[in-house]
Amino acid sequence: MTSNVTALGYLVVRGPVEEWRRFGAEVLGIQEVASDHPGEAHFRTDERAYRIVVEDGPPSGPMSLQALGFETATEPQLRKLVDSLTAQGVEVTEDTELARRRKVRSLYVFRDFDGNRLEAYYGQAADHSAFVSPRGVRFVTGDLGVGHAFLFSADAEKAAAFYTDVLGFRLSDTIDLGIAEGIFLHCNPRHHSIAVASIPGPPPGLGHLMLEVESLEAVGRAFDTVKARGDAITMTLGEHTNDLMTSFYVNTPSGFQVEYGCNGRLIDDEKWTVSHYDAASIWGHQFQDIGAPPAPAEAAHV
Ligand SMILES: Cc1ccc(O)c(O)c1CC[C@@H]1C(=O)CC[C@]2(C)C(=O)CC[C@@H]12
Ligand SMILES: [Fe+2]
Repeated sequence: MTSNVTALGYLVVRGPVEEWRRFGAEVLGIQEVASDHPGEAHFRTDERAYRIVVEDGPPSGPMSLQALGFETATEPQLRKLVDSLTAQGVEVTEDTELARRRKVRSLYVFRDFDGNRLEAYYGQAADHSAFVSPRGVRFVTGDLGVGHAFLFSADAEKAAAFYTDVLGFRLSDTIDLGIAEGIFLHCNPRHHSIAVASIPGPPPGLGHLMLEVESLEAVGRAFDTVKARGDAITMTLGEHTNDLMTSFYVNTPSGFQVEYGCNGRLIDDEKWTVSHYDAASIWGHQFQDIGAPPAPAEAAHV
């Protein structure tokens, strides 16, 4: 089965923009660019006009997620996706005003099983000016998209079924995480663009965003910066069993985490077989309890 969605193209989150400016530049090495909208910070990780949008507001943990942007290849592909969503009973709305604001040619809004707001689009603006990382790092993006999103779900099986049956994602593998089962899904060679798990405690929403950089050196330097700044590390350096990514997890000003990693493996659908793993990591990734994320009361999860 071919997927109509080709990549997780962008994320829109809510958080304190001033803190994000420093965090983005100093820790992540993402480049802030001018935004046409006051109270909205735009960050680049490659040639695209933006990959991460931060809407100014209080941190609200997993509820900080405002939208996941899913890319389709062409206008006909986008139409095909919208037709199949409609045929499957998903309510889809075109938003031409938002398309302008998101700098895409055409955009449709719908929701996943947990109510996360999804935006399917084609034709995101690319910027002719060079991407310049304030940390001098290079991100692994291109056809693989911005990275991956790990979603907390009220029912991981049903959440995963939405992404596979409705959006055409393929199962990469599953992991027994002890507290829950993690389900990992791909829509391009990146091992997973979406992962879901029914972790007891947090409300549905964004657990973490993974950003992949080109070298272990870049991961190590970011780790040192996090230590020096005193940001909360939620998982120490380690290597995952399934995607072989070497990474650490740092808390963001929004209360969800960024997984900052390198060396992720790629999937060739012709040769891939699904595995079930008995642990999250080969080594490291020691969990650090930083307490519950901020209460969702203030969240703008509409
Ligand atoms: C297991 C795993 C494989 C690949 C990944 O990219 C990935 O983020 C994970 C999840 C890591 C992590 C975990 O295993 C324990 C439960 C955790 C801490 C969460 O609650 C979110 C991330 C989860
Ligand atoms: Fe991850």
